[in-house]
Amino acid sequence: MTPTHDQVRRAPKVLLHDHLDGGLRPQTIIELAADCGHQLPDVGGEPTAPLTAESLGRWFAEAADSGSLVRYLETFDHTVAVMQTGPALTRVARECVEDLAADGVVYAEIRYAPEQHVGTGLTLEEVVAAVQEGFDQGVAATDGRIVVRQLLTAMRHQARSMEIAQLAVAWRDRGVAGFDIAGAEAGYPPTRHLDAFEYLQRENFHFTIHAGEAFGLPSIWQAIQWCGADRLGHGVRIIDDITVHDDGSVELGRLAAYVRDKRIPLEMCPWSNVQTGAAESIAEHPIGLLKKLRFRVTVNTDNRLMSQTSMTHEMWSLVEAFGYGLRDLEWFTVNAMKSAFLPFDERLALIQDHIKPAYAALREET
Ligand SMILES: O=c1[nH]cnc2c1ncn2[C@H]1C[C@H](O)[C@@H](CO)O1
Ligand SMILES: [Zn+2]
Repeated sequence: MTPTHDQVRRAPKVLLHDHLDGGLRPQTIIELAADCGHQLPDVGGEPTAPLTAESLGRWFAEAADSGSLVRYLETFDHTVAVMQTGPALTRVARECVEDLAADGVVYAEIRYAPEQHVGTGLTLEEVVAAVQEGFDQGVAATDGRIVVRQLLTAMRHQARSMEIAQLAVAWRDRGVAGFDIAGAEAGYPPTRHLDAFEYLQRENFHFTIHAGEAFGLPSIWQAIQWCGADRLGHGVRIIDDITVHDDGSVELGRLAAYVRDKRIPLEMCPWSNVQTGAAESIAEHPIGLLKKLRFRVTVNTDNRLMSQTSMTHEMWSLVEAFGYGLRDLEWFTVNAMKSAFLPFDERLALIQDHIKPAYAALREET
């Protein structure tokens, strides 16, 4: 049975891949830009027309809708610019939690790059503390309906990954659950940050790597086999190692087989991939085949502002494109919860006590 849009919204959802600086409310950007004197982009229209949350939101979506990861990433200049003080970071983090809880998200790992928020003198420590303060406020405001953890990202074209990895480990018992690298993929392979990944492995810490989004199999191979990534950010290009024959039979190459055999989670972000050109459309997105082949697929938002999306919108788009039912959405959700950087007993409790009973109750409605 096809769920209704309202059921998808009420269904518990788990989000592993969402950027803090890609999810601001447009109105908040306008207010924070006024506070810090940041010049927002010319969004077009009448020269004298005031900038509105709606026109700014549209500008982000259109500018990001470029077919190129590099151009997509340029839009972050305007969000990062208004996130340079403790109060601004706390506000953005609090609103992020409120928005996710309202969307039915019960567990979220939110990532951002601390090194991008030290432009007006904050220390890396102060950045992480300000974000954690916002997350704590957001969780309290939603009566604990959501559990949230930070992932600290290092920018792959910069050279601060070891420092950020050490920062993440220092905060491991205070709200930081993992580490990541992000930014333009072509020209910046994961092995550029091998020392940071080796350090994290020695610390028994968790990390994911953006790989196989704008660049193909060599990036995925390095992320897993050289760097030891626990999960893949996107990983959508693993499809290049899968052959579908005319008779419908499917052949996995050695890397694709390894990813599936080892149950390596794929943090798929369908709408983001359509915007950056990694997929033609939702209906043609490799998630359909990868799910059929039982890869460990999860569904994510990446950047809610740039893609004008939410977990409900991503899930609903998959329902429309592939005819998924509540059991499929539950499968994605349990996959994500199993893949979270949270201790095993806490993951299990969320699955058994929360996610499964809620999906069973939703199925009863139909
Ligand atoms: O999808 C993405 N691929 C690579 N890098 C990304 C993506 N979305 C956001 N980023 C970058 C831009 C942000 O400023 C940074 C930290 O969140 O991560
Ligand atoms: Zn991302």
